[in-house]
Amino acid sequence: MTVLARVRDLTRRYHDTTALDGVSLDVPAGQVLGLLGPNGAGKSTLINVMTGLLRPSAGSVELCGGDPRSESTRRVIGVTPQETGLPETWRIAELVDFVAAHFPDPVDRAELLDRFDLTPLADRQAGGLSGGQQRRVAVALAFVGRPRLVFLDEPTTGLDVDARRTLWDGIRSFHADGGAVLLTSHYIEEVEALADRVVVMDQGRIIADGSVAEIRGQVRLKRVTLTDPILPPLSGVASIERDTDRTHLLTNDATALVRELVTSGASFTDIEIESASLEDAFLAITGDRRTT
Ligand SMILES: Nc1ncnc2c1ncn2[C@@H]1O[C@H](COP(=O)(O)OP(=O)(O)OP(=O)(O)O)[C@@H](O)[C@H]1O
Repeated sequence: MTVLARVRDLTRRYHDTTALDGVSLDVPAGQVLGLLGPNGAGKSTLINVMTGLLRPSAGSVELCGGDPRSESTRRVIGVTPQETGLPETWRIAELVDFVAAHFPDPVDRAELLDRFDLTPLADRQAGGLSGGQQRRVAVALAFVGRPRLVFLDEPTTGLDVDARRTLWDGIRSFHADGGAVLLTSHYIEEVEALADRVVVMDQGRIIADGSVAEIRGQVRLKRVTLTDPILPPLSGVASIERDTDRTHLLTNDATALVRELVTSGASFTDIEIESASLEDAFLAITGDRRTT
């Protein structure tokens, strides 16, 4: 297995805040790794240190066998930080050509624009595009240099559903060609849709690392959904959520919960039992730590 990014015992402090606290992580070639965690967990700091934008307080980062700050390393990675500013008067085609000029074997401009559904915007000035359109351009630019590894910090924040799906398709086609991606997201369904592996961070540390299925399995939550329930007090319910006409009970033991519902004479219709989503699992993992 070729390791593209090797992070060892990484610590980063801002004055008295420890944003990263001894993080170690390998990103192999060809993997899409989704980084999840609540606000302030350290995700952006990790990306910024890994891509050489910030210096670590302690620990080390190796990208494609080199220093993230060296020019030769920067040619084989692509980065879209959380905040990007495009030069307002530049046309999108000019921007792509400008970025392409920094790489030895860039993607053909028409191919890149097509892959990210940006062809209709090619002659538009960046400053005249909507926030979502600018975001799509900023993400597409990370792929211009045929990188081996791309870092995307919340790539689809602010995008509507169609634009998000178009971006996902672009990321998937890069992955299908063997590219590796490390992405952060607040959209759990984005990580479920794209990632081979999920790393969950909280308070500057990695608290879970596995496949989507493994992260779900780590908490073994089941979601029991009922219509119109009148519920007595129940043991073994981790949380209760209500939407317009359904009530969702999260539990580690669905069999015991259903038995309890039936024997207690609770009133309900239309019961459904399913595995918890990654979001449920993620909340359970971070929540558990907070209460210990
Ligand atoms: N420039 C800075 N100066 C001081 N503290 C900072 C700075 N940047 C980040 N922090 C702190 O470091 C911690 C980690 O922040 P970071 O932005 O890496 O988290 P995050 O997981 O990316 O959050 P979000 O999901 O909100 O983007 C937070 O406590 C944050 O307040």
